[in-house]
Amino acid sequence: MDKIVMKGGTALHGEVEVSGAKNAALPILASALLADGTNTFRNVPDLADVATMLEVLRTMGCEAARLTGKKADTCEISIAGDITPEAPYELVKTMRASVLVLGPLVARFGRARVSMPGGCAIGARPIDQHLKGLKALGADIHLTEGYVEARAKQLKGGMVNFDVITVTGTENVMMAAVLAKGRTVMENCAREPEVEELARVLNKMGAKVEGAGTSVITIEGVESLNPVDHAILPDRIEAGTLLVAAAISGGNVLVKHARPEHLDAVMDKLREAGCTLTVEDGGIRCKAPRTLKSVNITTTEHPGFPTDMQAQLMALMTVSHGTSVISENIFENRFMHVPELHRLGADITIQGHTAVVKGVKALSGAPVMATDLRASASLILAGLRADGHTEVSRVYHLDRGYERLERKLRGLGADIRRVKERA
Ligand SMILES: CC(=O)N[C@H]1[C@@H](OP(=O)(O)OP(=O)(O)OC[C@H]2O[C@@H](n3ccc(=O)[nH]c3=O)[C@H](O)[C@@H]2O)O[C@H](CO)[C@@H](O)[C@@H]1O
Ligand SMILES: C=C(OP(=O)(O)O)C(=O)O
Repeated sequence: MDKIVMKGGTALHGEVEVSGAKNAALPILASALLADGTNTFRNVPDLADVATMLEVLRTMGCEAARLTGKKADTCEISIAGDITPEAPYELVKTMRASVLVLGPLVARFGRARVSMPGGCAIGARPIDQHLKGLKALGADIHLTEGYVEARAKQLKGGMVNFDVITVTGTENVMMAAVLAKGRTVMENCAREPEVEELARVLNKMGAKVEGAGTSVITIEGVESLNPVDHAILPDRIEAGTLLVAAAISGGNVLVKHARPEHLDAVMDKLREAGCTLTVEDGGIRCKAPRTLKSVNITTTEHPGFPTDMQAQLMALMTVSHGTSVISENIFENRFMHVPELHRLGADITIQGHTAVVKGVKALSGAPVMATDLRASASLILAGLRADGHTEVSRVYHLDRGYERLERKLRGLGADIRRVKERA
């Protein structure tokens, strides 16, 4: 097992590039099941979760591989022969997003058997809304032995009104509806840029999806789809994490490929905290102030402040002047980083789904443990600022969603490296 070993105190300077978005790549790779022929996806981040999705597709009988050399950012996926429309527990348990194959499988092959994902460190994470949507399109759904079994000879367009706004739920039902007979209207949809990006890919394949990026998506089903060549959009959460790295270290960094239109809520909070943010050619620059100010944060669905940036902003608030109130409204257990931030000297009190962070003068390096993906980013950010050495273990969480983060930070001057931990 690897760990990250770092020494805080260096202000980061320079330029860094954002990779492709994990949360766009995962549904888009699953969408390859909808078309025959070879799908080519570029700017696909090299992440453990992407490797898992490729493995899920291979297990079902697809050819799915990352190219090498200069094309190492490219994945090619094609359906080679018969498909076994099943996603096994062994893979789904390592990555919840594997459930994204459910919609495409039932739409294209008339049946799917996918392990129920269950919860994870950040919360319960049910998929009832995915199933409600598929049922509205005529799928027969059964839960047996920990698996969802879905069947439909031919899905039919229908009316889906989500009770809860769900990102992967919207994506799953959208991928089913593109091959359903007739018109589907989905209401109360997630408006995240990754949903819009998936719709862009589906439309390139020949689907008729309108309204993605708003809360109502309308889909006219088509008989078949064609393979595509598509470059995945940049990762707004990685971009946000790098902007916070500049801010917390007292630095000045240009985050290249960061898209301001996807980062409004995060940029607003960083400005409120005193950072100077400028949109430059092809990216966003963050210049830290002399003294950071505390700001309050409430996570909500896009375009609100993203839950996937809550842990990182909390790290920033631990060293900001004043008191910050952070409310987590999406996941019930997304404060796992708090006890670890305490180990670095942070002053944080949790009251239900709210954390009250009192800024301290200094953090002090310590061994800490990553508990989930964004928690690990938060600990690394705190480690950039902490006096002395910080060691972050269980970085397999980090590797799910960040492409070589320690290398990117080292390129900006951070004293950080990855070492092999003895088993
Ligand atoms: C691979 C991917 O894109 N993951 C993102 C996606 O996760 P994911 O799509 O799993 O998260 P959801 O948007 O579905 O969850 C939002 C809320 O809805 C609830 N819910 C969800 C589905 C359902 O059927 N029933 C239900 O009650 C959840 O418990 C949660 O409280 O969106 C989250 C919220 O922006 C992000 O943190 C994740 O990074
Ligand atoms: C929670 C996340 O991912 P997932 O939905 O795959 O667990 C995340 O990207 O922060």
